[in-house]
Amino acid sequence: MTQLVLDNVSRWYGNVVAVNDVSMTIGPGVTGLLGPNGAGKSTLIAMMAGFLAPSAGEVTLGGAQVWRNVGAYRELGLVPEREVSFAYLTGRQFVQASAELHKLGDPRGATQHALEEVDLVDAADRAISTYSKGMRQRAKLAGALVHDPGVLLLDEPFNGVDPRQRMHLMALLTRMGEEGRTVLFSSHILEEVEQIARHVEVVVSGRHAASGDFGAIRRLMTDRPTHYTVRSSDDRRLAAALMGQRSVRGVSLQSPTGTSEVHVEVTDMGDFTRALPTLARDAGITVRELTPTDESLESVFTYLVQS
Ligand SMILES: Nc1ncnc2c1ncn2[C@@H]1O[C@H](COP(=O)(O)OP(=O)(O)OP(=O)(O)O)[C@@H](O)[C@H]1O
Repeated sequence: MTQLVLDNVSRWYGNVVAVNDVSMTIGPGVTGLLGPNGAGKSTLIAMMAGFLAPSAGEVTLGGAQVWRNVGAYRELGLVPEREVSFAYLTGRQFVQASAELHKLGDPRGATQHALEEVDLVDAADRAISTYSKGMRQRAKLAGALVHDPGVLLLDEPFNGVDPRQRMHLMALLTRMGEEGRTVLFSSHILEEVEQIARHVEVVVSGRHAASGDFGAIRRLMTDRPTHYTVRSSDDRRLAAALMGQRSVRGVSLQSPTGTSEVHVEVTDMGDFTRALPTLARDAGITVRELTPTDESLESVFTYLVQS
């Protein structure tokens, strides 16, 4: 009942194709839906949650179509990206409204339980307008969890959340996954996904670009030409030594701000980052800084869709 299946799903808005023929299966545990802004993540999540009808294809949960299926809504919890619009309510009132909409037998008890789950009991009787971003996310999560759904969908849950709250939220999602729920969250940040997702689905420009465990996705993203900037105690000698490396395609000495640095183009990131410390040590050079210069997710995605 907790397996979401997307079967050749597309969604267009007028002549904008937001999601283009996507098929994927999301099962128990934590899945990261990774993609740059505008990739179609929110549209996909809205279709998975039964809030939006696919223009073509279908989304099923446990074999039953999600769209306009009240039974499926009882199994699904959605944490949307937008803020809760009734910020004058207290956290408790907001969560209880959700419990009542679900017509739960004991809405007060379920509300208390959900607030405990997200660790928001202490602030539960304050207006949401006084909450931090992380607390608002937890209030939304409690609202989505109150009916104890088997599937939890979260749209960019870590956006704007401070590091401590982010860790808290990550631990919470990990626990939900370990409890056997199907947890899917979207993100455009690789490191976020890496930390908690057991499985990753990548979407780019509305298309399904890759799927697999994080190692596989990471390899797909790292086995590509990459550029680094290196600063060291002897850049000229380091540049000469780097030229002898198998994984190095090009080296240039630059001095953009008066201080020198080496720009390196490598064909295999893993090989290069393993080789560099040994090479520098053998040459008696101290590496002071190593910075990837095209690590932005946009460049990774561009590479993925081209390949
Ligand atoms: N209601 C709408 N009407 C018209 N176009 C839309 C609508 N909703 C989304 N789009 C377009 O569909 C594409 C996918 O948008 P979507 O919000 O699903 O992407 P996303 O990956 O969630 O992006 P972001 O991270 O920026 O929210 C974009 O080109 C967007 O402009």
